[in-house]
Parts: sequence; structure tokens; C-alpha cells
Amino acid sequence: MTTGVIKNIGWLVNIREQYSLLKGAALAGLPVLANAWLRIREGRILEWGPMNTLLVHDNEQVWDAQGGAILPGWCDSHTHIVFAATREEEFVDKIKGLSYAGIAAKGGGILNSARRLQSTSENDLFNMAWERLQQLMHLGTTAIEIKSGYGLTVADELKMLRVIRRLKDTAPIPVKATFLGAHAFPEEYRSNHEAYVGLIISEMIPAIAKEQLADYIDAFCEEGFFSAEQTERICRAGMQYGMLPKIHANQLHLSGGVQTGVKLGAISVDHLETMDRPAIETLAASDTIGTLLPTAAFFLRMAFQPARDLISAGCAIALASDYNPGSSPSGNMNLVVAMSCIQMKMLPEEAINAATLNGAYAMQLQNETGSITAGKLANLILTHPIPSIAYIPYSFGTNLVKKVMVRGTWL
Ligand SMILES: N=CN[C@@H](CCC(=O)O)C(=O)O
Ligand SMILES: [Zn+2]
Repeated sequence: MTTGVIKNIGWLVNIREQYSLLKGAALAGLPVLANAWLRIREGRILEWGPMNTLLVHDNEQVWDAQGGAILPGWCDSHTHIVFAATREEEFVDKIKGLSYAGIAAKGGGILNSARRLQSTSENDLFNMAWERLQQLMHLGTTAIEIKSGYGLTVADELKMLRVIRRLKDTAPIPVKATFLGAHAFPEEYRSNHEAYVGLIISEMIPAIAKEQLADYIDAFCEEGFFSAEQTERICRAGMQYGMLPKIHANQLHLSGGVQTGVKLGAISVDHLETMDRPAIETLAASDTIGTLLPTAAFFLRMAFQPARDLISAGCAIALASDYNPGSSPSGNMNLVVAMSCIQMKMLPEEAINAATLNGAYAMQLQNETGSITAGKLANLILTHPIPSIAYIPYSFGTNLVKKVMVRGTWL
């Protein structure tokens, strides 16, 4: 745990003494201090001010930002980084014309990942996910949610969640675990979906709860996958054990996932590529966060999420990477932020808030990270010198991240 002061910060971004979930117009308010210093004590943010007020303490460590910006690290609230193999062959199939749903119907997609994961050891899965997590941290992600959902048997879902637990115990950043047994129906349940729903409810959830392996419960609420009614039953079963819902909703169709999530008081409903007025208004009238995953829409060549409509209606919006081998094989949150500005017309301020403070809320980590606030973790991004905040999404594809600090230590 390090103590010291960062000087010559060009822009100190998202400074907040008080904070709350940002909805609608509030998303555009990003408090920034130009030409600043920031003091860290015991791995946490202590205080900050304009450069002309800096008094360096005796024997204090001083780091020079050399005009770079300091931001709270990205809070990626939706990932699937535990997987056994990449799926670039399906990527090529898609280039040749097959649809995402078509690939899934052929036994590809999630079931392909499940077959590969079932024959991979817990240790190998951990090592692969650990490597991915290291890469993400160097790209500025300093809090993350990770889902199961490529196991699809009691033993393999437990295996995945134990890997996530090990990541939690090993990583220096906060990690949250989500149980997504309801990700796809395994082949052997093709003609008896109810039996698989029963397995999730009566065997998987109690076993996971016994080992306290999951913070959240998720279901892929989608045509051909889990209906709104099945999603509700599965989530309610998880809620009995304290797992709050975070739901895959309205990705390919108007699945009813948004309404189901709001009805259950879900922390978030995620994806939202396919929205209509009732879904937008239901979300806007709730405290459930709409988590947008623009790199998944990009990779699947789908229409992007209607961010402007959601913000105009007053919704709380978060941004996340959806890092997974099928629909978003990238966990680069810098790209997510840029894409949300370029393709969804989010303002740079809205996108940064959605990828930091609201992302933290979407993992119930708002008191630990997501803004420059005294007492929060010193989990920070230092950029190369930039002329403005808008330059961050504007210069998409250029790695502006110079260094990342986690709990007061530079990686
Ligand atoms: N949509 C469902 N689940 C993942 C994709 C998983 C996969 O294709 O492996 C997603 O969030 O996009
Ligand atoms: Zn996902």
C-alpha cells in the first residue's frame, strides 16, 4: 500500500465529494479539474487540489503525471472472461453469411464454448483467465464482473465459479461473480427445456449458494434461449439465496427481459440492442441500470443500442465490454467508450461516467471505486498528455493509457 502524491495532472477526471447513480441528463455532468495534484494514502484516494496549492510533505513520494489525465479506472460490469478456447472459426462463418442465431442452432456458439470448457481443467481455465485479466488491467480496467455460463452442468458451472473465486482471491482489483447457468439449453435438454430449468433451480443454485460462489444471478432472456417467465423463476430462485439479478435482455429480440428485470428489481439489464418505447419507459421509471455493450453489437453487425433515446427518457446507463469468445472477443474498455461516442452518439462525458461511476454501481462497488472521491480505492488510469477530455474517445484505437495504478501501486 503506497502513499504519495501525483503532480502535474493535466486533467483530474470525475472528481466527486458526493455521488449518486447518474440518470438521464445527469450523465453529461463530468466534474474535471485542470492542472491538478492528487494525494494517495494507504492505497486510497486522500485529497486533491489545483497545482498552485500543492505542498509536498517531508519524505513523501512524488509521481509526475507530466500533463497526462488521471481518471478512475474503468469499471467493466459485464464480462465472460473464463473460457477455454477462442471461436474465430465462427467469426469466419459469420463473414461467409451465417447468423449468430444460425451458428447457435448448429450447436456452435455458447454450446461450442461449453464443450471446450467441460474438457478443460480448473487450473488451465484459471491460467487463461488470469492472463486475460492482466491484459485488461493494463488497458485500464480496475474493477470487473465475470460470469459463468459455459459450464451448463452442475459440476462445470461450479468449476467455472471456483475459477472466478480464485480470480477474486488473487487479483488486486475488485471482482464480482455472476451465475449464468441459464445461458443456453444443453443438447441433451433440447426437447425438455423445463428439465434444465429445474436443474438450475433445484441443483445448481443451492450448490453454488452452499459455497457462496456467486454475487449475482443472470439468464439469457431471448427467443430460442430462456423465456421471460423462465428467467423470472430462475432469478427468484437465486434471489432466495441473496443473488441479485443482472440479466441478458433484449439483445436479438424484444424478449421481455427488460420488463422482467425491472419487475425483479435487477441491478442491471444488459445488451438492449432491441428496444421499443414500453421497454425504454419501463427502464426509465426504475433504478435498474441499462448496461450497453456496443462492442457486441459491433462484432455481430447489429444496430447499436439506442443510447440517446435511453438517456432522453431518463435511464441510468452503464457501459461494459461483454468480453467473450463469441460476440465480443475484446475487453478493451477504451474502445467501448470510443464506440459509444462514435456509434451511439454518447457525449464523451456521458461515456466516461457510464464506464466508471455507473459501471461501479452496476457491480455495487460505488463506495469503492468509479470516481475520484476521498476514501475510494486509488485505482486510476494515467494517460499520455491529451488536449481535452473529448480527445479520449476521438483518438479511438490509439492506446492513451500510459500507466495504471491499483490500490496505490503502479502496475
Ligand atoms: N448473449 C449471450 N451471451 C454472450 C455471448 C456468449 C457467446 O456467444 O459465447 C453475450 O453476452 O453476448
Ligand atoms: Zn454477456
